[in-house]
Amino acid sequence: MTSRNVSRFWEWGKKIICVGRNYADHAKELNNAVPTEPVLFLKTPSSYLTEGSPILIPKYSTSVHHEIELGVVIGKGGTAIPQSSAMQHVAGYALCLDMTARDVQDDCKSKGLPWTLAKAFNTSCPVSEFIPKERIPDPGNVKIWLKVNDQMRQNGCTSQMIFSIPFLISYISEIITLEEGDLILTGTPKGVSAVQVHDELHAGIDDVVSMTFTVGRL
Ligand SMILES: O=C(O)/C=C/C(=O)CC(=O)C(=O)O
Ligand SMILES: [Mg+2]
Repeated sequence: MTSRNVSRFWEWGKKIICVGRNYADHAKELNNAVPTEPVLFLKTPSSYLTEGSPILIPKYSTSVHHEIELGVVIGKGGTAIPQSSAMQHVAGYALCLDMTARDVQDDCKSKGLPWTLAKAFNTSCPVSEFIPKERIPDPGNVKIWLKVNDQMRQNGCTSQMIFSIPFLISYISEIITLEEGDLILTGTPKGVSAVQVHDELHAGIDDVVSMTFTVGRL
């Protein structure tokens, strides 16, 4: 069997598990209560997008928002992983965008429907290159930022997360077995807003990674 390299995790077709409302300032900007337990939802492997291809606004939305997030790439699978050993299951990280059709999400919320159309459309998960674990020694204190057409829109720090990465790995793996190549999106800080066709989204973690995506429409 040919061995696969987890640094190209987006080609593996594994799970994308997303955490929502994990920053109090973002929960508040959308008038949501600060959660007492993680809010989880999924994206599909066809959501993945790497630099060089555009984010495509789906036909059914007129308000797709950017959400910059730190992604955690799982290197060793497990079920019911204790918090104390959770970081041993991490291979590395990626800077990610949780592109969200906010108008559709609001409609789903008002009808009590799942968020799949809002969160899991093709190209809704742009990712940076893989960041080996050693390059981020303290993932609980990393500044993540996003500019749209050179204007800073999101500028947060993972220290603001309500639920830490070890807690999330432990919590999620109690419910969903984690596998090598899975990605966990850890939630977005405040500053989300709608993107327009031809916008340029530039995001980074200083001295670690940056990425640029343009916006198009289906
Ligand atoms: O409840 C809402 O109105 C919106 C929630 C989200 O989109 C949650 C996230 O994806 C996030 O906080 O990153
Ligand atoms: Mg999000």
